[in-house]
Amino acid sequence: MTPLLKAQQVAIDGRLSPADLEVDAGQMVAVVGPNGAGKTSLLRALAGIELDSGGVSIDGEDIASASPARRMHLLSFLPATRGLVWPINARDVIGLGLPTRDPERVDELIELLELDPLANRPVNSLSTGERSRVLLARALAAKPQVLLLDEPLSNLDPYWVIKTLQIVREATVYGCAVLASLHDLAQMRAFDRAILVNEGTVAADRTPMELMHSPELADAFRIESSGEGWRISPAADRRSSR
Ligand SMILES: Nc1ncnc2c1ncn2[C@@H]1O[C@H](COP(=O)(O)OP(=O)(O)OP(=O)(O)O)[C@@H](O)[C@H]1O
Repeated sequence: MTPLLKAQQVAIDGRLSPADLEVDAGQMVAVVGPNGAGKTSLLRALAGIELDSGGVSIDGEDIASASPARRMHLLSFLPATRGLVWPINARDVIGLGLPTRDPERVDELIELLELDPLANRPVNSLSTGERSRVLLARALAAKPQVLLLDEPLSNLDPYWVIKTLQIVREATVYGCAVLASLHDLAQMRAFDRAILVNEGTVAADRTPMELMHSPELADAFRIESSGEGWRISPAADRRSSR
């Protein structure tokens, strides 16, 4: 099977060491790692937002040479920051994810994300979780082949965590590939594959269950499993801050 997303030696100077990555159509990949490890940097490099070297192709198409409209169909990037300062209504923000005006598609997304009561409110008046749903709707709008989601589940209540995972899984049914950074390691279970980023490198690439129980994960996070949960690894206390 030819991978849908192919990244070769993507790097950001001083933050992300050259990384190769291949993701198949229909695959959901979790990206985990400690604070400052390079998860956002990796996603931004894959989106071509910041890329000092290397290249990314989607379905054989180099994203660097795609027009802005074409890029919207190839990929979308959901930023981790939900700080929308524009006094623009939610409906119009969702429309920004489309290369051409398409009110019917915007209505579909408003229904999917249950945004009807919020659609005509300025986004800078919405709660953080509400803004997350508006931004997810914008990211989904053009039905991109690759979704790069930076902390899509942060700020969401349990209903919206489950619902967001369902919506993203449904996107894979039409062949979309998904990479999503997470902080809650338990959420990895909803994914097909999990990548550990540590100190600017891809340190492991496994099934979620394998990664969950790997020494690389425990070492990167300086934690160890304890019954049903996690505790700080005794070795971490002896290490100076890295
Ligand atoms: N614009 C920037 N300029 C310089 N260094 C940056 C910039 N953005 C991030 N960094 C640094 O790059 C490293 C990786 O940051 P990145 O945001 O990719 O980590 P992350 O894994 O997403 O972290 P978190 O879990 O805290 O969101 C960090 O050391 C960070 O301080």
